[in-house]
Amino acid sequence: MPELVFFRRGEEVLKVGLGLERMVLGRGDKSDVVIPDPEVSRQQVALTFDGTQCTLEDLSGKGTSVAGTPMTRGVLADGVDLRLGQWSAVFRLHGGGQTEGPTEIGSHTEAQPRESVSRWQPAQVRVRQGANETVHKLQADSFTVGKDPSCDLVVQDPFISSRHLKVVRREGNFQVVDTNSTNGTWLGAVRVFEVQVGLPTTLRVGETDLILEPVTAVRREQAFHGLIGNDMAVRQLVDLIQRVAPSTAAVAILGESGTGKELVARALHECSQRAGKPFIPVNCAAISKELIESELFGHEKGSFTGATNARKGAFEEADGGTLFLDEIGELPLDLQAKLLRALESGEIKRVGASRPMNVDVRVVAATNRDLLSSVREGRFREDLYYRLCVVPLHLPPLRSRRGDILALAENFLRMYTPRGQTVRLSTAALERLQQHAWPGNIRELRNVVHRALLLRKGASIEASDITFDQEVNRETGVAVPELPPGMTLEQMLLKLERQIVEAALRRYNNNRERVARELGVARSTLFKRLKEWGLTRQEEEPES
Ligand SMILES: Nc1ncnc2c1ncn2[C@@H]1O[C@H](COP(=O)(O)OP(=O)(O)OP(=O)(O)O)[C@@H](O)[C@H]1O
Repeated sequence: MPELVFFRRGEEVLKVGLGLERMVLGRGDKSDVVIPDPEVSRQQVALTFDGTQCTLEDLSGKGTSVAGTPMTRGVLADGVDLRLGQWSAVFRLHGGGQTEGPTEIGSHTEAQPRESVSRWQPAQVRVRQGANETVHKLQADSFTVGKDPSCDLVVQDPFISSRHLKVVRREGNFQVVDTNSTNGTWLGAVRVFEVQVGLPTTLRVGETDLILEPVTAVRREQAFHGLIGNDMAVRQLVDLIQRVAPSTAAVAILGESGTGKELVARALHECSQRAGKPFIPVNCAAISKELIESELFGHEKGSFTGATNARKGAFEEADGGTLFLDEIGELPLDLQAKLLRALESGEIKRVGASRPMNVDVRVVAATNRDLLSSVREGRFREDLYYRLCVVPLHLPPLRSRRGDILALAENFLRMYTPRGQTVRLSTAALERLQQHAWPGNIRELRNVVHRALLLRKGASIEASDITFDQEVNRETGVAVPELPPGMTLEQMLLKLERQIVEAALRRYNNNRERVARELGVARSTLFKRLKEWGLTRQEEEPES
């Protein structure tokens, strides 16, 4: 069955099976797949699979970008890229979708329960988002799932509705009822509205897998809340998480990008009394300075241009639970003062509000920067540093825990291998993985394994199937980019030179003298280059 696989920032986030019915993708909530993006039309595109080929029909009137070119109507080639606003999707003619069950989308889909379980068999839901997993034991005979904090299982996912679905234990099976969700509840490639399932069953909602399974299910790998690793540093980390999670101590997670900081923050949340309450991640580096205060504390209607409605901030959303502030070192100084006040008083104030409100939130901060040197440079408040970093958790980079590479790679292999297939890593491929410097850490390993899986020709991944995000020169530790097709070495060197200079200009706030000094070039050479690139300021131009 064909499928459309959505990627965001290179990561696979959503897989949609294309059945024999016409499927409409668009921003509007009448679409079969809703894409939350203002650049996408309400009804952007329709895809129809006739059993052999899939035809695209643009509904936006502007064409839909296929392989970089706008298409109005045509047959989709296997592996072609579609661009939908900021989302990209790959069309696969032979997806790894489900082979059992009906392929059409219906208003009431009956899937045969695989196996009845005794009414009292304890069950659990494993919530999988990418490589992150959390487990929730079922305490009652029914539970609701959605984004809204009032749901029994709160799942943060942009494609999930406030109240998305309900699961009721019924005569040894489970009845899954989609509660009018926008993007649907999926059983393999089938959109289900009301269905009886046995255990284990995987439901797909938005970017999330909900795996209903007996509590006795043996985990395939000995992972602590999804954290795989047997290295001494990882074992100590797990021990520390278990000890500090139930306390109220402020925990800061320190480690390079891609080492698993968010996974550790989730594990802390799950091991604390706050499990079952919201876990809200906020990446301070990804939000513009203007919006970050409202993102964190919310705003009142009309408090600034564009604030057409009042909105809750992350603190309010995390009430009772945990707020994970990633890249805390990027928080502007004025916001650092407000954050400190919130931590000390337990009170926050929406932008434009006259009164503060109380919230009960555990803040877990993370950074890949050396925060203490930011404190010394005056870019991070010392009092906030000591407030947040009572217990620092250090995450080791992957290059210093090479013994875990095999277990991690096999975990990602299992995760991405299409159902029903077995793929293994050849010895030569594993050796190649062992020798790499892993500047992107575990996230890079995950991407490398995923890519190798798509590139392999047989049932085994060979060394030649492995391509790294960036090849790193061992002597200099610098990432070596590949020459893009059609570009000469000279053009590439010029491009890199310009990128290095521009980055230095940004870093040193356009101070030309400092840039020339740091880069070890004469000021006249720097000026000549800037002039060639049209980057000189007006006052630097010679008078004519
Ligand atoms: N020990 C681990 N076991 C299994 N998977 C892991 C482990 N550590 C990280 N991962 C996976 O690697 C990916 C990157 O992890 P995560 O997003 O938590 O890193 P991060 O340190 O928060 O990165 P950044 O600083 O860029 O936000 C995720 O898919 C995560 O699930």
